[in-house]
Amino acid sequence: MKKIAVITSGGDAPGMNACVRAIVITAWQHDIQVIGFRHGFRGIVDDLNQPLHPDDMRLVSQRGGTFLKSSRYPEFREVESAQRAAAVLDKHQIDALIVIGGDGSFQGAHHLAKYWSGQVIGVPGTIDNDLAGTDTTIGFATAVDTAMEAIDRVRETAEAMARVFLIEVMGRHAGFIGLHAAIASSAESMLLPELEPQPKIAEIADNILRARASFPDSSYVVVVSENLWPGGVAELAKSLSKATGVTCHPCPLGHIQRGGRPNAQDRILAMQLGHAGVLALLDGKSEIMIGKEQEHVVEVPLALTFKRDKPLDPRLVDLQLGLQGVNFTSKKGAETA
Ligand SMILES: Nc1ncnc2c1ncn2[C@@H]1O[C@H](COP(=O)(O)OP(=O)(O)OP(=O)(O)O)[C@@H](O)[C@H]1O
Ligand SMILES: O=P(O)(O)OC[C@H]1O[C@](O)(CO)[C@@H](O)[C@@H]1O
Repeated sequence: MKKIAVITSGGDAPGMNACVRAIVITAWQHDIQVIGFRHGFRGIVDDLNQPLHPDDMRLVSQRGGTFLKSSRYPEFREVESAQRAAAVLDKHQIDALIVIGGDGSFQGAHHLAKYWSGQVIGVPGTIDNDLAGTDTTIGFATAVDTAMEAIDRVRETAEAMARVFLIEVMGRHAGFIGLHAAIASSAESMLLPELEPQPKIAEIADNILRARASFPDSSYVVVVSENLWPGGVAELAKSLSKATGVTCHPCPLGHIQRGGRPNAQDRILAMQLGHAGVLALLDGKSEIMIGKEQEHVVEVPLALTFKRDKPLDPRLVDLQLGLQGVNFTSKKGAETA
C-alpha cells in the first residue's frame, strides 16, 4: 500500500479533524502517502484533491467542523458519479479510501465499492449517533455537551420567569441526542421518535398542568427531537399553549449543536478509530466500519451499519422516564398539590 485517500462526508461533526490527523500520522509512519478530497464524495468526483502531510496536522484536532470540508451530494447515488469517482481515485493511484461520515456516507462508500477495486473503510462521524455496530460516533458526545449547555442557559431564564420551554434538538430521525440531553439537563419531559406509544397532545398538556399545579413557581422543560412533530416545536408550542392555557415557548437549538471544539471524549475516539482504520487497511480489510463497542475497537461489515436500526439504550430511557416522573410525586409536590 502506497497511497490512501480520506474524505469527510455528510454533516460535519466535532472530532472529524482529529480523526484525519490520526489517519495521516499513522499512514506516514507506515510510509503511506495521504490525499484528502475536499467536500466529501463531490470532491472525489470533481477531483478537489489536497495532499495531507503530518506537519499540517499539528493544530487541527482542537477545531470543530472539518478542514477538509464536507457536502450533501445526492448525485453520488448515480452509477456515473461512482464510476467517475473510481476513475479519479485510479488516476491518483489510490489504494484505499477512508470515509468519515454517517449512514448516508457509508451507503455512498458501499456504492463506490461496486465500481472501484480499492479498499474502502468507514469511520463513524456524525452527531446523530444513528449507526448500528458502534456504541457511539465521533461528534455525538460534543453535540450532547453543547445541547446540555444550551438547555442549562434556557433553564435559567425559564426558572426565573416560571416558564414552559419546548427545546428542539437534532438527531435527524433518531433520539440519541434528545435522550442524552434530556437526562443531562434534568428535563421534565422528553419527546423522542423511538418512544412508543407517542404521547398525544392531551397527555403532554396534562403533564404540564400537573407540574404547574405542583410547582407553580418553577420552569418546565421538554426536550423534543427534530422531525418528530409536524411543524417542529413552533407548532407544538401553539397546540400546547392552546391545550393548557399556559404559554409554551419554542426553542430550536439548530446548528449550534454541530459546531464547537470537540470535547476530549470525541478527540480520543476520533484518533483511536482513525488510527485503527489505517491498521485495518494494512491488514487488507475492506467494506468495514471501524467502531467502538463496550470500550473495544470493533470491525463491522459496512452494510450492517446502515441496514440495521440502532435502538436507544433502554436503561437510559427508563432512567429518564423514572426521574422525570418524580416531579409529580415528590414531597414538595405532594404538599402543594
Ligand atoms: N444511497 C446512497 N448511495 C450513494 N451515495 C449516497 C447514498 N446516500 C448518501 N450518499 C452520499 O453520502 C453523502 C452523505 O450522506 P448524508 O448527507 O445522508 O450524510 P450522513 O453521512 O448520513 O451524515 P450525517 O448523519 O451527519 O448527516 C451524500 O451527500 C451522498 O453524497
Ligand atoms: O445541515 P443540514 O444539511 O441542514 O442537515 C441537518 C441534519 O444534519 C444533522 O445535523 C447531522 O446528520 C442532523 O442532526 C440534522 O437533521
